Amino acid sequence: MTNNSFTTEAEELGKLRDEIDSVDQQIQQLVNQRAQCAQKVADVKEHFSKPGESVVFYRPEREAQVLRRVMERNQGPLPAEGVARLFREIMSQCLALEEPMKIAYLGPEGTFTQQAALKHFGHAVECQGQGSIEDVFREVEAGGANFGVVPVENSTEGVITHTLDSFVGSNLNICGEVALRIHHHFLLKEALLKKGAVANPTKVYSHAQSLAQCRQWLDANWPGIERIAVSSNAEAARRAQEEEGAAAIASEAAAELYNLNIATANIEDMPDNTTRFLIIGKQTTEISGDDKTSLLVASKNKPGALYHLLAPFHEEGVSLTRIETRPSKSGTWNYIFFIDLEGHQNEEKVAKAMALVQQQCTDFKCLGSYPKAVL
Ligand SMILES: C=C(O[C@@H]1C=C(C(=O)O)C=C[C@H]1O)C(=O)O
Repeated sequence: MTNNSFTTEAEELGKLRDEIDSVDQQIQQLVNQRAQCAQKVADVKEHFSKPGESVVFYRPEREAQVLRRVMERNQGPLPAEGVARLFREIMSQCLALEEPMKIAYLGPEGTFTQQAALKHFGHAVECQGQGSIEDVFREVEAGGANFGVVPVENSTEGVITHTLDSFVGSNLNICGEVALRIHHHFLLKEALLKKGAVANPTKVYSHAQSLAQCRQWLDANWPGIERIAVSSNAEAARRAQEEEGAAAIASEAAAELYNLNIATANIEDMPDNTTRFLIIGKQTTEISGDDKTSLLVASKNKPGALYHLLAPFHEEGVSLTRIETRPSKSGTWNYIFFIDLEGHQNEEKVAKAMALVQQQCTDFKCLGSYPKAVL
């Protein structure tokens, strides 16, 4: 590159690096100033709390607003989402000063649910891997964790029924959602890679959902391989490391954790393969300005039941984003519908539609209103 105003390379770089050092110093000072404000927020919350009342430090609606504003005002050259991710981490550190948070997730370590937990809360939280979706619910209900993270639907494979069913018997609220692009990789031990065709793996471990999301790729590339479903992709990676002749389909995080090689990357059949996760907790969330509400309603199996159930949403102009049907396990709940809608339960038209729906059904539960995923 030529530029007449440049002196020597060393001198130009020296000046720029001095400037970067000075900017870094200011950023650091400002970030700590922000953290002091967050500490004062905690003091104010404590001061005004009623005796015996537990203070709510984490405010998902406020965090969503902060992140949305960061993205709106961003002028570049950094991309808006990249800057929002930095602010996600800054807020995570600030909140940890107010209250160190424990997050239960569907483990073990290295699962996509753990990635979703960190994407949503940032890295200044203590993540606790649980053995099952039910255990995540139990841990949050018992107070061992402040919040839980569970998968709820995948764009290729559909709904995760375990999660929906867990809400039926639980008093927990949905406090947020996270969407994660899911990339699956075909993982092998180094030894298997080196031996090549002779030592081809005879079996592949993965979670049933992931096997399904890579079905066509497996049919085309490893038609004879035995496909074995296990409890998680991390467990699949662990087995591929321990057992002879075994491969795994799992994430990059699992590959790193269990020291496996990515033999083929991004083998998911759908290029936009995305999983949506829910944040569950005991607290309710206020209006953020761009929210969703999830309902669980049950109705008798009679003609036109679903039509009548949904009519109030149409009449009040409330958009539905998803509806899932599950068979009821008890006699009273013949059909259970999980309904996601746009808006917050404290907004007038949503409240009105919900009240009308409640009159139509045999059972009704609002699982929570929460900010739409920002990142
Ligand atoms: C500072 C607050 O508490 C927490 C920390 C936030 C932050 O760092 O911006 C935002 C919301 C809360 O989760 C607050 O309530 O404003």
